[in-house]
Amino acid sequence: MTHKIAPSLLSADFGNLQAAIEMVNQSEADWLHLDIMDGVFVPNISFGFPVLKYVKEISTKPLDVHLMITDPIKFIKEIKGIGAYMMNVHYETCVHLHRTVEQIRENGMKAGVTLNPHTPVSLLEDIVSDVDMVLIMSVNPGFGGQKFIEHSTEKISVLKEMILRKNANTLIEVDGGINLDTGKKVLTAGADILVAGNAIFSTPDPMQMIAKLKTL
Ligand SMILES: O=C(CO)[C@H](O)[C@H](O)COP(=O)(O)O
Repeated sequence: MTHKIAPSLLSADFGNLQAAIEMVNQSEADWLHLDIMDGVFVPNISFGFPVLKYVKEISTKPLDVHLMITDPIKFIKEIKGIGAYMMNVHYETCVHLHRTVEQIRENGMKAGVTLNPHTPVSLLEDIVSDVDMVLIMSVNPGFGGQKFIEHSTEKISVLKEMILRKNANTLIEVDGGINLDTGKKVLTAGADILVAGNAIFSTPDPMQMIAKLKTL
């Protein structure tokens, strides 16, 4: 399988979201990544359901929604309502992770579990086969434009080994500080999907950067 690219809208010009979404539509990107923050689980607030609804109306790409919020189980219906393809919840926010994953899938979405940089992959032993994707955060969540945490590549290798050992189909997504250099490293370690914000939206030619990331 060739890897997928998911541009993160967090780094786009919020004054012209339509242009950013249309650029992604026309690009070789596979998914559009959307970061929802609550100012509690992470020290920032991004955007909420009215914006997500607008994004869905314009985007032709599957929506990969990353919930950096406490109690994400409360919002499964709303995330389904905006037509999300993938709903990612944080391991650190779910007391009943298995129940949350089941409910996401029962609502017709793919289920992703996200790990903060300090959370070990070994904690996923009893859930990895039941989720569609694991999202490895390679920065502390909350802000775009941060430096890639090098230890993340080791985590990806350990996770890949676990997935293969269990004969599971779980995908590995990586988010935070991804550019042409770090993207190559994480793909070599076993990643399937690269999320990139700054590397795409802060270059003069974002579409060309998506194409370059796609051919890594
Ligand atoms: O989840 C996120 C922040 O919490 C973003 O998706 C991530 O930071 C992408 O931005 P960049 O590629 O600039 O690091």
